[in-house]
Amino acid sequence: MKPTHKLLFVLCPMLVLGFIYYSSGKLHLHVWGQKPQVEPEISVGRIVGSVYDKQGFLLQLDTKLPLELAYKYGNLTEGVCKPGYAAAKMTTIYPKFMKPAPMFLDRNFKRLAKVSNYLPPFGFKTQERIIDSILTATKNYGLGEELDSLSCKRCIIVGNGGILFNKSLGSRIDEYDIVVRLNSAPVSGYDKDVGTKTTMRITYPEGAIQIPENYEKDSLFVFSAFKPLDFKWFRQMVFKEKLRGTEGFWKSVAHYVPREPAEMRILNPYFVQEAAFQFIGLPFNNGLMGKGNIPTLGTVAITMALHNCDEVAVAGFGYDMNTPHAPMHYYETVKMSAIKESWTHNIPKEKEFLRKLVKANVITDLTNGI
Ligand SMILES: CC(=O)N[C@H]1[C@H]([C@H](O)[C@H](O)CO)O[C@](OP(=O)(O)OC[C@H]2O[C@@H](n3ccc(N)nc3=O)[C@H](O)[C@@H]2O)(C(=O)O)C[C@@H]1O
Ligand SMILES: CC(=O)N[C@@H]1[C@@H](O)[C@H](O[C@@H]2O[C@H](CO)[C@H](O)[C@H](O)[C@H]2O)[C@@H](CO)O[C@H]1O
Repeated sequence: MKPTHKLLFVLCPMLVLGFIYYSSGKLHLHVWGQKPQVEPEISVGRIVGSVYDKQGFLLQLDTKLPLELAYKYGNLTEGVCKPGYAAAKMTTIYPKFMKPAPMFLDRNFKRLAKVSNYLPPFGFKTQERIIDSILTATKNYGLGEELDSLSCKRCIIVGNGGILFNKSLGSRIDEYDIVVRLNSAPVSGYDKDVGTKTTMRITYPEGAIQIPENYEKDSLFVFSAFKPLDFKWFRQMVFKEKLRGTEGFWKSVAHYVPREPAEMRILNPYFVQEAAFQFIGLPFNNGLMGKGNIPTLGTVAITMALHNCDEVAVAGFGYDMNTPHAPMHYYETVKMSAIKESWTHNIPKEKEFLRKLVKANVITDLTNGI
């Protein structure tokens, strides 16, 4: 072969590959139906960066399904659970989304690289031994056989917002496979509005129900840790030990949790980390809990559901600063304005994130408060 032929032989495939690479970038933008926008101050990447915001979410959100998802889900009957739907929609608006992240810590928790180097609430560093001993007692690390084996899971996160009151959504909430409740939100006496089913209740020492009789039967007690002391408290609850000293808590805490160890779980702290730093964009503060860098528990629960449920709905969400005198919760008279005192949360920024999920139909908001 002549040297010029050799050169052509090498150059041609390179040109073809170059062309494919270039046009696939173009094609990608067309498939999502986006017109590239020039937003230099919020651009993050080189080619596609200009259509994403600082957090990495698509700037132009709409409810339309991209072509390949329309093909996958378009023919399913209305109301049938769509496998992988929430994660697929999330990926279209937030391409960095990586689905695998277990709900709860299990015996292999030390292999969870993203959380092993952060202190609570963003990880479990320094708490490995106590977690090991707790997990030895709980022995169960999933939702239970029946729910774990479902091929498609529809989840609802019931927030504690006053907006739930008198909406008669109880029976709709009960239709979900997994009903997540938070802190000490009551069920009994409020069934008409909030339903009767509780798959799990996620909470921390100061948020947990304090009257043992108020715990519903057949639900998982899911512990979310915010500080090292919380792990000590949880170990005492799991082992049914007498609570020694309540110093260090910011409010009175439960002394007894009427659940068997097999019904207790530790929430993967990755959801606090991801919600705070990736999704909402709260201050990193060297990876430590600080002013305004804690997502509310409801947003942590939604983050967990995006990774572990096929469809995600919410109800009872919304801090509305325009109605400061409206009740903050569906079960008590504390006013909405009380949330302004919070130094841990950034409600406006968190709302911005939740709005993106609702706008793009990643989650369905039954009470339209987001
Ligand atoms: C004074 C205070 O710290 N209040 C916090 C209380 C308090 O700790 C517990 O009730 C226990 O006493 O807990 C919080 O949350 P709380 O227990 O009120 O509510 C659970 C979740 O529902 C969503 N929510 C609630 C009310 C409302 N009007 N709109 C909403 O969207 C939120 O996502 C919320 O997380 C918490 O842990 O996040 C958030 C609150 O900021
Ligand atoms: C280190 C510590 O205990 N800090 C407390 C915060 O956790 C607590 O915030 C509260 O922290 C909770 C977790 O422990 C929840 O995130 C809750 O939404 C949030 O309001 C505030 C309440 O005013 O008091 C501080 O002393």
